[in-house]
Amino acid sequence: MLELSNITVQYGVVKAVRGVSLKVEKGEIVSLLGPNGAGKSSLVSAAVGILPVAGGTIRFEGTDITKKPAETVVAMGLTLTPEGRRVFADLSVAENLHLGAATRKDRDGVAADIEKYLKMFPILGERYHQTAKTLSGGEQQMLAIARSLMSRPKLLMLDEPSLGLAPRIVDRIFELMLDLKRDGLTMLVVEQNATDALGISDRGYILASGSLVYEGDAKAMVDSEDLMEAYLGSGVH
Ligand SMILES: Nc1ncnc2c1ncn2[C@@H]1O[C@H](COP(=O)(O)OP(=O)(O)OP(=O)(O)O)[C@@H](O)[C@H]1O
Repeated sequence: MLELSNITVQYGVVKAVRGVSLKVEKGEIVSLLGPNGAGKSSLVSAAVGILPVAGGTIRFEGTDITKKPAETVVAMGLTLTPEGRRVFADLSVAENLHLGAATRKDRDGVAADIEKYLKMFPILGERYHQTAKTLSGGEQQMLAIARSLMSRPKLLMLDEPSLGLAPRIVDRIFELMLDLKRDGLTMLVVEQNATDALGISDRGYILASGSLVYEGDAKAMVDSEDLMEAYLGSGVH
């Protein structure tokens, strides 16, 4: 479904991602793991057209999207929930959700989706007319995910959805991801929380210093103590 081939991302002379290739097949959850500064956020931002690539190609459902602007990529069904729960703080929950659907023209479909996601995230229904800044961290993360879903992605990328959240909320977010997978959504999840992310994933990739150092079956990765210690020390708990 998504194929990144030999992707390089550069900030001036600094190479953040060095010739990385990865694939996500339809229906999978894939983890993208690695320590701070490994290049994970840069890679997913480049994949959705928020950052330009310095080299390589990105194909989504067979179409070359390497040079397509982010709005086109979203409209095609590839969406990123960025790191840091970026919701529009001064807008209400309702307004944030509607903005997520900005690329859609099907009003009835948008209304039906809002109803669907308020069922999935009941707290957002209770807070529907409150501004996003009055929500707790976990609630804001749920709003960020629900807003991304409003664009009707076929493939959703989530950049560190568990960052800074209490373990109970993290469990809830991973459960929701499994529900979304059952609904047919394909996902790529960037995580520092390696054990939990691999627990819901089919496959995983590990980035270190901008390069891919490992790819494999998620279960085999969790079971490999050497691997987890070598690259993901902070994620083992
Ligand atoms: N806007 C920027 N300008 C210059 N360098 C940047 C910029 N954004 C990221 N970098 C550098 O690129 C490298 C990769 O950063 P990136 O945020 O992609 O890593 P990451 O794996 O997502 O890290 P984290 O888990 O800490 O979010 C780092 O060395 C970082 O300092």
